[in-house]
Amino acid sequence: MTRRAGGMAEVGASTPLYGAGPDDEVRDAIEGRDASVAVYGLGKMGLPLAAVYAARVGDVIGVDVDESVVESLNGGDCHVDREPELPGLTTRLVEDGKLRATSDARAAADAASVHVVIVPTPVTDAKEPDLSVVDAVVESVADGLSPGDVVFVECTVPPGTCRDRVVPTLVERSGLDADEFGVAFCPERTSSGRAIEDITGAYPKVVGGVDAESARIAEIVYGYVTDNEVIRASDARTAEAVKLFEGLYRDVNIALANELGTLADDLAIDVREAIETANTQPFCDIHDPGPGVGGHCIPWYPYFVMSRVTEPTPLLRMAREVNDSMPAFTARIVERELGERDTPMDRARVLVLGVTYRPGVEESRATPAGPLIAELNHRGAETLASDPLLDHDAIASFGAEPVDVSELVRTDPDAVVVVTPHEEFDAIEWDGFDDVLVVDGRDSVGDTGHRTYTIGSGRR
Ligand SMILES: NC(=O)c1ccc[n+]([C@@H]2O[C@H](COP(=O)([O-])OP(=O)(O)OC[C@H]3O[C@@H](n4cnc5c(N)ncnc54)[C@H](O)[C@@H]3O)[C@@H](O)[C@H]2O)c1
Ligand SMILES: CC(=O)N[C@@H]1[C@@H](OP(=O)(O)OP(=O)(O)OC[C@H]2O[C@@H](n3ccc(=O)[nH]c3=O)[C@H](O)[C@@H]2O)O[C@H](CO)[C@@H](O)[C@@H]1O
Repeated sequence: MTRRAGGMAEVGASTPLYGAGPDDEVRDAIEGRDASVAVYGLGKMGLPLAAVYAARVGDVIGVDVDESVVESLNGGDCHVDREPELPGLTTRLVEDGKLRATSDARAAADAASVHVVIVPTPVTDAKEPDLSVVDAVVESVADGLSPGDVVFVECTVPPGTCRDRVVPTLVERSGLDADEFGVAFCPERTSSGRAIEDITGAYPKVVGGVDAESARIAEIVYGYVTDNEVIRASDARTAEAVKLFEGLYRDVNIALANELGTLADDLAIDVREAIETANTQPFCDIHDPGPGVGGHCIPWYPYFVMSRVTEPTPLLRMAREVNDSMPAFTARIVERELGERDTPMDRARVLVLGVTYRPGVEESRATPAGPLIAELNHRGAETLASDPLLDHDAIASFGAEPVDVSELVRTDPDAVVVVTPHEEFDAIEWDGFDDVLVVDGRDSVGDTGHRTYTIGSGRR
């Protein structure tokens, strides 16, 4: 079988895998670097994934719509920060000709026989999964799809997406029959800050095929690309649910921690201590209370399930309500604690530390800092914010006056609220503040010498 003419690589360059023969022949094709891989989406997850594939398979074409990402990668640079190993690995792979980037998805699809999709899957304002980017990529893949190709979807999608959305699009647009190519869901079980470690095998890789042959090929490919075991789920829909269930467990668990955390004053205990102690036996693993749950994973995944089922999901909904209530709870604590010091909110300057959703990650989608700042402003405070990973415009877009980390003490706030404890905040000289209230959302600041209220622990 030959590639469609006009592909990036010469015709016939990439070996088809789906239906290509016994396991050892498929493995030989992968190990022999005869199968080109296209990775669509070169972001926080896609670039590390493309690098791991390139290091193992030897021929990866990264695709991104952001020309600056494409230029950066082709220049051997790494645009994703704070990922150990990634900058050096990226430079070496580009220099060795194993990894290159393009914004031409069609050309990449023509050249590759393995297509890995890892683009954003956000939720709309109406809390519906937005699969428009996945659709666009799948259409490009279809335009370059050849018999024997395989498509691995790694970005999180609602259950049923691969079988009921991806396959029909590929069939209709490519003109191929569904039994001429493979589709599998192979979820990205990776966290920013440890992506290479996670991708190469911190946990088992899960794969689920729309048919047995798709699952077989996925199992062989990921058995070669990762160092850990590969778990073959019954089908793609099950694998899609596995990824979501991981996130739903985390959202519900954090909601329990948050609800317990709001009881610290009522119970007159340090709830964080009680949780830590309760967790000393193996049947308890309560997570940490905080000012809210952010990012483009955990707060969004519940809607991928709720939007696809008819049965009521009261626990998922309630967990979202509890977690989304924490910014307002935190603002109430600020108002109450300042009120005890005769500082009304309409005369208060409140400094928020950390706007991204978690430390060290330049991602502010669904960050709890947003609604917290809105609540503080609504209660009349003059709100300032600082985040070493965001520029002033990004911080100002949340409704707070941006402050550089080096200028914190000079803002002379009445209260400081820690939402996201970036490591840069460890250097804060708290004795430079004049009698400030500290509200510590993440139990991160230790003894500042100032009156401190820790979410989940109460007053210190
Ligand atoms: N970030 C995480 O912690 C994490 C963890 C596990 C799974 N995931 C999943 O991976 C997906 C991607 O996450 P991420 O953190 O890499 O996102 P990201 O926003 O960091 O990167 C997305 C990249 O895709 C590119 N892109 C957008 N549209 C495109 C298109 N049509 N074709 C090609 N590229 C396109 C963007 O330019 C960007 O570079 C998420 O939606 C999520 O489902 C993320
Ligand atoms: C592969 C994948 O998808 N990986 C995801 C990724 O998730 P993520 O990058 O979105 O980060 P999370 O750590 O889940 O945090 C989300 C928000 O919840 C807040 N939070 C967290 C814990 C807690 O006890 N209390 C909290 O309040 C935190 O501040 C932040 O705002 O890594 C997690 C492992 O780290 C995985 O489990 C998760 O599947």
